[in-house]
Amino acid sequence: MGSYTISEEQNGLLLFTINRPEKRNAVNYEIMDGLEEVLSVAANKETKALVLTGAGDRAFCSGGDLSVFHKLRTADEAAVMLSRMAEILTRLLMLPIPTVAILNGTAIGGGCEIASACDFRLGRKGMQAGFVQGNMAITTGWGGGSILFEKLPSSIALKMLGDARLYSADELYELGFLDYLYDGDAMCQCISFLERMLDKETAVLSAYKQLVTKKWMASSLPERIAAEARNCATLWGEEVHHEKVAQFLKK
Ligand SMILES: CC[C@H](C(=O)O)C(=O)SCCNC(=O)CCNC(=O)[C@H](O)C(C)(C)COP(=O)(O)OP(=O)(O)OC[C@H]1O[C@@H](n2cnc3c(N)ncnc32)[C@H](O)[C@@H]1OP(=O)(O)O
Repeated sequence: MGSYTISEEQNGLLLFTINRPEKRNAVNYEIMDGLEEVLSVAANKETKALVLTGAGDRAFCSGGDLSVFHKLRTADEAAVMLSRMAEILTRLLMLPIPTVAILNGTAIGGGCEIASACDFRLGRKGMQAGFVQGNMAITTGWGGGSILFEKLPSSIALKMLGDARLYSADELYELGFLDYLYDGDAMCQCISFLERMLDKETAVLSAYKQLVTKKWMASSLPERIAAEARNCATLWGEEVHHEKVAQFLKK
């Protein structure tokens, strides 16, 4: 089995699963390939909604794969990876169909950024999530900060990003980051959450989604996401960031 799976589910749902539970579903280049693939499939087939989740019950996604990306030493080297993922999250954000992140477990750093790019976030009771990039002396670098400021009140978004701490599922729901808390069968709960939307014509859902994507385009959100990646790359190249990553890898 590869690092990800793509499956067509009932009700016209397309399901992308990060399948690296042994690495807490950390994102590597293969996962980026998979996300690019599923976004192309979702844009071209009769897909009613795209759902992202992680394999196993420990993590949705633990962000960038530090054992791979710590090899990126300079700002220029980091910018290539960060910009590619920022482009992927921009495509995910702008997809003209509903998108859902099923947070089956912990979401850390870039994992929270991926979840932010989805229209809805369903959190398993007991999960935790945190934009911990600040603890690694960098910012979000895949667009998650710019997107969070679009989706949450700026005071809440800035507190979550600046505190760089883990939040409980209940806290995340109270803050408005999670749209629904579930336990039991994740896909069953996801279909129940989407049920009334899924019986609408695709054209209706697409038209509603375009009301918000046009707003984001008008406010140059894609360009702001690209600038976020470039700014993160500058911080990435600093020695303090490399020391923080080395500490994690040594543990
Ligand atoms: C722009 C995005 C940005 C970037 O790309 O740099 C980021 O995403 S920065 C944030 C990067 N992510 C992290 O800092 C998370 C690091 N991981 C953890 O904090 C924990 O692993 C946690 C909370 C996700 C899960 O903790 P738990 O105790 O359940 O598991 P372990 O820590 O024992 O980890 C199990 C196993 O997975 C490996 N692992 C976990 N996360 C990553 C990761 N992000 N990259 C690479 N590998 C990861 C960990 O090393 C263990 O491997 P093992 O071979 O068993 O030692």
